[in-house]
Amino acid sequence: MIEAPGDCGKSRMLKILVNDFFGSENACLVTPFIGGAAFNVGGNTIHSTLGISPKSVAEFKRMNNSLKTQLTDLLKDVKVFFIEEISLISVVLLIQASVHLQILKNDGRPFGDFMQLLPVQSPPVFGDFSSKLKAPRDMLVENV
Ligand SMILES: Nc1ncnc2c1ncn2[C@@H]1O[C@H](COP(=O)(O)OP(=O)(O)OP(=O)(O)O)[C@@H](O)[C@H]1O
Repeated sequence: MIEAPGDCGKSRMLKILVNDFFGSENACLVTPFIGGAAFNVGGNTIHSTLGISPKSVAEFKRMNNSLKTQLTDLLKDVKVFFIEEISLISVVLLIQASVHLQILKNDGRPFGDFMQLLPVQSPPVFGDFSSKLKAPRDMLVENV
């Protein structure tokens, strides 16, 4: 996670990491669904990159169309996935992104550190997975 106050150069550093360090075929830079943010970092939105729509993840898993094939192909060599403006990502979108990545990459492991071990007896920083969000968390186990 790249964490710093505004205007410190985080976006610039991300662009350098994607273009010069990992290479754009191995790294993917996405933004939340705000067009302006996508324009600023020269990335695509997380929705378009991962095919996230109001459809359920179960429906996405069943889908077998050219869009899904195209997304799978685009992500084929991607090893590093950067999300810009993480504060704008809801916990539900983070879980959707994780599940869609698992499907598109054909890899059952949850995406990113937020989906791993949770703090003991206190809520995690990005949403309370343990109580209110039990349903989205269950999606990970049941549908992938
Ligand atoms: N190494 C650098 N040298 C010169 N200018 C830089 C450098 N890094 C960033 N800048 C400039 O500083 C400004 C802020 O950079 P950037 O948008 O990357 O910051 P940020 O931390 O992502 O900001 P925010 O949190 O507000 O999105 C931009 O105008 C950028 O061009």
